[in-house]
Amino acid sequence: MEKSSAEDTAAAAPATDGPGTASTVPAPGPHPAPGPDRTGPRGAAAGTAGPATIETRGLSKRYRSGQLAVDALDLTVPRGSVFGFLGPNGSGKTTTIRMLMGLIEPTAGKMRVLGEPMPRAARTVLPRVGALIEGPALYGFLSGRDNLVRYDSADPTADPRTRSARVAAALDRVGLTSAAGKKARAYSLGMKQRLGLAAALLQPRELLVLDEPTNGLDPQGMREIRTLVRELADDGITVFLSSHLLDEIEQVCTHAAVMSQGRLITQGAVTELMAASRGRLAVTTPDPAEAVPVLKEHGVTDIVVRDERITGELPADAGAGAGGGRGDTPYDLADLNAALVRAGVRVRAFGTERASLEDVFVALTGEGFDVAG
Ligand SMILES: Nc1ncnc2c1ncn2[C@@H]1O[C@H](COP(=O)(O)OP(=O)(O)OP(=O)(O)O)[C@@H](O)[C@H]1O
Repeated sequence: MEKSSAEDTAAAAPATDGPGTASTVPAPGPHPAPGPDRTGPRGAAAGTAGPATIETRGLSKRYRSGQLAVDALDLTVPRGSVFGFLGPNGSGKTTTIRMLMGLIEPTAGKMRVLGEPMPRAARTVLPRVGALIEGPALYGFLSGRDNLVRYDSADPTADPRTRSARVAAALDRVGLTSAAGKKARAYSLGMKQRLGLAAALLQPRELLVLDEPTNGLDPQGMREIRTLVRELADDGITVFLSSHLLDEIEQVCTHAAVMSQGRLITQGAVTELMAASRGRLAVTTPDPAEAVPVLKEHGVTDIVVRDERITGELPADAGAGAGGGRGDTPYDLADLNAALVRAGVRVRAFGTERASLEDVFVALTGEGFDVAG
């Protein structure tokens, strides 16, 4: 990625920034003195009530090159959500994350993180936020444990007397206890990501910001990160993760926003986004010629016949019924099926094709989706 322009100089890379390309928990300036709230129970209870964890209004970024990377973004990340920030490469996700973390200045607009204005409140907000942006910065010649000790030592608010307990707890949290003594260079990519997460979790956090956390991981590594994200969310941490993988968003996120070319296309609960794209009707029958008029009579449109398989759009204003078998298809499919049978159509299979978030994305943007990587 070619994002290290002069505009990134505000990046306040932590003193711990090692040979990697990323920074973990980049808090500009000194941390505040530890308050009682930092040693208390982790975060707030999960739930989407109360003020949003992240809120932006008209947030925009134009790079000096003239590129408008983020265009008037109004984003609302509910507290307690696992929020997927979705969009193809170059759609402005990383730029948005960098603005939220105070790494680069917006050109216009406002943003609040944990209820506080950013970047003004960065010094009090960022210690409550764990971030993993573009992979963890690790020293390969140090063990996993010693990498964490290094991170912890660089935090002026971290009490050295409780360091080893904190490091052990973080290793345990990400399932790396038994591999803690191994050199980080011997870790798989997934283990390195988990170690990066452990570094972000050395202190109690209310928000975790993860930029493409599963990028480049094999399926097993992806599963591990997803499981971990779910566990963290169960603990009440709001997780904001960017991804260009639609599957990932469907599997792990409660809420999502879709970006395209710097603009927000849609945002909301994943179930609502999916409901916006209803499944197509799919009928398998050896009598397609007889079936098509019946389907038309029942308001099915955009009918496509391929051999014995017929698909079509169900009517938008169809009344609620019990036959659909899917909560998001309020159409009484049982009646339609019965009508086909009454008309002498032999039905082999009948149902709706499951709409995916990818269908939603394509429907919203008219774009394909880069699913490579
Ligand atoms: N430092 C920079 N200087 C100039 N243009 C940039 C810079 N960083 C990103 N861009 C451009 O801004 C646009 C948005 O990029 P951004 O990295 O935010 O997107 P993204 O959705 O995170 O994509 P990716 O998944 O590739 O990281 C792209 O056109 C990119 O080329």
